[in-house]
Amino acid sequence: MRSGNGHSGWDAFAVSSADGTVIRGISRPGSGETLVLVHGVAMDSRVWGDSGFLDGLPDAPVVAVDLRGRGASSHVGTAAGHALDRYVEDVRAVLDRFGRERYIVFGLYFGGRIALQVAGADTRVVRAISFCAHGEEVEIPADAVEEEARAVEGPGGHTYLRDHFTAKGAPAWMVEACGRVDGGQLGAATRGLLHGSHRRTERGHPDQDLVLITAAGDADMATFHAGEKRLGARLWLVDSPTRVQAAARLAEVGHRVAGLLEAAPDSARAAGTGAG
Ligand SMILES: COC(=O)C[C@@H](NC(=O)[C@@H](NC(=O)[C@@H](/N=C1/NCC(=O)N2CC[C@@H](C)[C@H]2C(=O)N[C@@H](CCSC)C(=O)N[C@H]1C(C)(C)C)C(C)(C)C)[C@@H](C)c1ccccc1)c1nccs1
Repeated sequence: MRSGNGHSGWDAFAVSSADGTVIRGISRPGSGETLVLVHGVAMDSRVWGDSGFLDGLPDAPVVAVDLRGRGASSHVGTAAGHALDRYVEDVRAVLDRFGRERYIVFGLYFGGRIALQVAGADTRVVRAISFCAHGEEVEIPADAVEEEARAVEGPGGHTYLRDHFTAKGAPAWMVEACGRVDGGQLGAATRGLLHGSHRRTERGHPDQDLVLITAAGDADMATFHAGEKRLGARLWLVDSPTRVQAAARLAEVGHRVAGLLEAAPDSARAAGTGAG
């Protein structure tokens, strides 16, 4: 995804979110509907190339966002500044910047929850795909999250995350991504999960295609089935014992998403072929 001057065929962009935070990322032209990619908490926009997800989507126009506090985007020091509604504003500012009428938003882990929330708020999102995060209400234990925030923001924060994800069988690209996130931003983003991330997501438009993806062995499969029913979402399973280990299946998921785009009705495709 990056070579030579840092981007091979990719352009950097910067937009101001609703609260003035500068959101950056990279985009590449293509044909068909524009795919907007939203990473998880301890990640940045590099994960899409590193994970092999993009290998299956050589022709699609892609916009890969760095959420606030991650990648090249501006840092925000407060937990309130990392509320779910702020992330939704970040992504919608990016949708405004590229000016398409229709978008597909694909999110990874907490980024998937953000993708579902954006779909609920913005009818330009014709398809939202959430990798390993459902849209149901969750009980977020403030004490456990505060403890995790302390662990990730401290001097040993990167080691804590790397050791924990490695122990859970996460692939190298996901373990490495943790080391690229500023510790203070990891802490703020973790505490930010207490600002509205517990709420369930709602369908934004009857014609939206909502897709939930999780591991075939996910212990919490019932909640994903609940999402299928409540949201009228489709459920894709990847052959993995857990959500964390499912990260190793992203290349395969990229190919499957490509199939979804090819299957798009011609009218949709025609509507989607923007300048790229
Ligand atoms: C079962 O959990 C897993 O399957 C791992 C999986 N998590 C999740 O799917 C979701 N989360 C959780 O289920 C839980 N939430 C946590 N804390 C919030 C949280 O997620 N993080 C804070 C730090 C940040 C790195 C991120 C995280 O990754 N921490 C992991 C631990 C791995 S390293 C330390 C992590 O789950 N911890 C838990 C503790 C309670 C143990 C602290 C609750 C409380 C929401 C149920 C996550 C997508 C989400 C969903 C909805 C709202 C908020 C967040 C992964 N996500 C990314 C990669 S794998």
